[in-house]
Amino acid sequence: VTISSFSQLKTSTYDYVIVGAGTAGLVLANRLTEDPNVSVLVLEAVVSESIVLHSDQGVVAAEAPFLGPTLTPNTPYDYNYTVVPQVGMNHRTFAYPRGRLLGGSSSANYLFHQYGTFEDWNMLASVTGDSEWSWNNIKKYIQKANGHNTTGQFIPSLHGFNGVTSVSLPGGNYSIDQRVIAATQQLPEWPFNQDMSGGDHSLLGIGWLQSSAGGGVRSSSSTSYLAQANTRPNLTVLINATVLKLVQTQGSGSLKGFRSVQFGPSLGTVSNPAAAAPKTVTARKEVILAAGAIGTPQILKLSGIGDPSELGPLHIQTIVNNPSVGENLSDHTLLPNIFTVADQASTLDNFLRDQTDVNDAVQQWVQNKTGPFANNVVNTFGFSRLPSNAAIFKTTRDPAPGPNSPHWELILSNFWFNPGIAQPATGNYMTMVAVLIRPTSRGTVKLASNNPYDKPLIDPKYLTTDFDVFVKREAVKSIMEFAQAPAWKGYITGRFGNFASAQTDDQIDAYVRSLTTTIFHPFGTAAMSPANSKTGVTNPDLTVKGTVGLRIVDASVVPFVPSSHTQGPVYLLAERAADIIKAADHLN
Ligand SMILES: Cc1cc2nc3c(=O)[nH]c(=O)nc-3n(C[C@H](O)[C@H](O)[C@H](O)COP(=O)(O)OP(=O)(O)OC[C@H]3O[C@@H](n4cnc5c(N)ncnc54)[C@H](O)[C@@H]3O)c2cc1C
Repeated sequence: VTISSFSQLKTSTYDYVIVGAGTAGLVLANRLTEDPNVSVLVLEAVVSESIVLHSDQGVVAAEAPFLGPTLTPNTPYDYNYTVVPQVGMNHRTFAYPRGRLLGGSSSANYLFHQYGTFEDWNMLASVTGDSEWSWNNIKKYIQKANGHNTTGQFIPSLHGFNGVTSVSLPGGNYSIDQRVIAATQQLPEWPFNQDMSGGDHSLLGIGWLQSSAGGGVRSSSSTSYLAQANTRPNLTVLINATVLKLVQTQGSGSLKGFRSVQFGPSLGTVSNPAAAAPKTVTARKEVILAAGAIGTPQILKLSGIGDPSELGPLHIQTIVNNPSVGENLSDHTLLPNIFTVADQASTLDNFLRDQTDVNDAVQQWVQNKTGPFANNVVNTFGFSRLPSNAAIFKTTRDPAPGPNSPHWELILSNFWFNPGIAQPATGNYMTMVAVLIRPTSRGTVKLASNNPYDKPLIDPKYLTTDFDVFVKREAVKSIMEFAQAPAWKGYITGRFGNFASAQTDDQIDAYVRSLTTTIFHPFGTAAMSPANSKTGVTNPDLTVKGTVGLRIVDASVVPFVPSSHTQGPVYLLAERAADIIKAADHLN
């Protein structure tokens, strides 16, 4: 059951207490309560129950795939974080969205669905020393996690059909689609790729997008994993519960126990949440942090698990001295390269400018889940590698996990697609987004104060390595060449804004630094490392180093951002984590 008030809790002790009803948290909530004898409480900060289940009271923008990008930034469905001024980006600061709905970021994301590459998972196995993280072991979880309800341009043997969340191919055509596919026949460096899910299949080349949607409706961890488990008597999801910190409990030898959790009301629900008397619940077996790559290190630090040189000045007593907490933030960045296109081109720009058209499309979607808003914002995208003789490899070792994994991504949009920057009043556009997939820059999440309600200081340190700037520059050049393919003749009329004047390497770099922003994939802030390693935050079984009764299961534990969009990897990670936790429980 999902409840919104502490007073509705029947007890303060559960087998497991999960912090965060997000992407990973709800996978665990579902899997752990498959055993009717196991009780689970999920504490979640969000204040509204909408979209627990598909319902007419739901948030249309969270359910209609096309409207996903309108959910953030700076809305009630976003944590409304910003990054600190970025040294590699002309000291700019900008929005850093995180989903603030049940289902977490799976309810607020852009629905691109992939699994990373087999080389990502094999690298995870190698850096953690746990072969069970290798792709050969992980790929079976696709069958548990995902179900396809569309046939078409993909390879069925690579997918699941009876899993929990829906994945589907484009449900509508965009006017550029056939030109994009034609370009794959004209440019040897951009071959057509028959299945863009990753895993066993190479991501390189261009193909059709697969989205976490079914029947024109978003599939998130709340509409799938929670909806399936919400009526189980052994599962309680308490919303309006902002976790303030973990409380130390009895330990074991040198390991500190953290089986209690303190929480308070969420921001916006009472006038001064920090003044409310905190509540405490306790786990008989484990507390599992699933608050995401920003929330998890924040809670660890507030609980005294971190670097004493950061915690001391904030008057937080260090209980577990671990300087790795909140370090190693690894994220993808997005650069929207905008082209002007022929006046008669049927881009979506005029449609999106016309409020009557937009309202009609909303009505059509509300009535029967069809029409323009039932589809995702793009249909085609691709991935590419630097050539093996690229100059940067003289000074930087290739950070990709293997020769089948990309360095950058190309997303092809049939309109002005520039998250956070309003569309101009006139003109037809096409956007070729360049995403840096294998960054070597690493950032930090730090506390601004010891007040749990204060936003953390997020510093991804974007574009602070030569490699990252090099890849972005080569991506921009490659996109300019892509736009020269015969397929675009008579369609593309020019480059827009600063993109138009970027010619020399220095000009391209300046353009890149002036416009690049996040594509919302923070990872690695509570990274796994081998059990005997002095650095890192969790062991390969996701237990927190130096503690008992505490695990982390979310995007923060993977030490590098995967080579694809990231929700798929989080689902697979959480599925395996559920098996690890069940097996550990069995041994006790
Ligand atoms: C705008 C946006 C677009 C994206 N687009 C895509 C995409 O198209 N494809 C893709 O694959 N990935 C996309 N991603 C990334 C992907 O959604 C995430 O990598 C993934 O969902 C992260 O899962 P998680 O479980 O680690 O965290 P989350 O799903 O964010 O879950 C964290 C949960 O913890 C809760 N929480 C945090 N702090 C507290 C606290 N103190 N107390 C209680 N609860 C707390 C949050 O409310 C949330 O429910 C996007 C993300 C965003 C934000």
